[in-house]
Amino acid sequence: MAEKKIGEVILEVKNISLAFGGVKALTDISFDVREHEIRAIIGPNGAGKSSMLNCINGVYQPQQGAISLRGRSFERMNSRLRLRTMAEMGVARTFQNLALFKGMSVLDNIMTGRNLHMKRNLLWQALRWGPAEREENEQREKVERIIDFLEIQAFRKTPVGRLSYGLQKRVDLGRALAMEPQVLLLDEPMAGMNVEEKQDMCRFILDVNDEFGCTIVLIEHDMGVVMDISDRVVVLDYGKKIGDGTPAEVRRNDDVISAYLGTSH
Ligand SMILES: Nc1ncnc2c1ncn2[C@@H]1O[C@H](COP(=O)(O)OP(=O)(O)OP(=O)(O)O)[C@@H](O)[C@H]1O
Repeated sequence: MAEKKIGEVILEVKNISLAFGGVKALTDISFDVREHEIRAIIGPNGAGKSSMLNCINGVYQPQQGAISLRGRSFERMNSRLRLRTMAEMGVARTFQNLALFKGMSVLDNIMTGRNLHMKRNLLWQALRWGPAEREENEQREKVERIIDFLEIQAFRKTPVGRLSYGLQKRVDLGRALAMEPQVLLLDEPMAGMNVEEKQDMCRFILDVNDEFGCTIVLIEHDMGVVMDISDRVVVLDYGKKIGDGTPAEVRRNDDVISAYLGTSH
């Protein structure tokens, strides 16, 4: 296999602190993400992983620190503008508690990820006429390619609510891919899956990274599954960074070992 090319820093997290009332969710967290790498953020329950992802994504505004994407910082923007700018700059995410439309088909759910790329307004789309029809056909072709890539052709017309949890997670990944992201944020992509489903998801994450060229930031509390696929790993515990490095470096970090031995994971 050709050696992977890791590029320049694309995302920078600098001295982030976030508190909810008296609860310190994150304290002075800094790390960076390089183009084309798979960067995992791991840690036991309550370590601050989701809070960190929500800061990166623009959902939460940290009280201190700054996050920049390709050198652009977001702290002066209100949350709506921040979320929109992030999406326009190619950041997409999946959700731990799936945010899919259960009654809609796999195809239509993945189509929702194309909205940002649709030029015609809703009226044109509703009429499905002329340029709007052409555009919808083009968008559908892109979605069909994602469906093929994720090997879910057999379920394209199936309402998502009828699929197994593992397949629903795959559809959620498809919806995020439909946004043509440069940076893909994955929120516990393997949570609730059996061993076989986890292996499939690992393979898809590696392929997305390789074939779509996406930079991937993923959070997970199961240390084992991410170690094999990540280029570098940040470890959080009680809102603090206790480790940062390659999987091999993190594995022999004493603080990381004791944080994990001290929990049920
Ligand atoms: N919206 C919120 N309001 C109040 N406290 C919160 C909120 N979100 C998170 N917290 C607290 O912040 C801390 C970090 O939580 P967070 O969900 O980020 O951790 P996590 O590592 O993602 O945990 P898990 O693996 O269980 O999902 C916890 O003490 C949590 O109770």
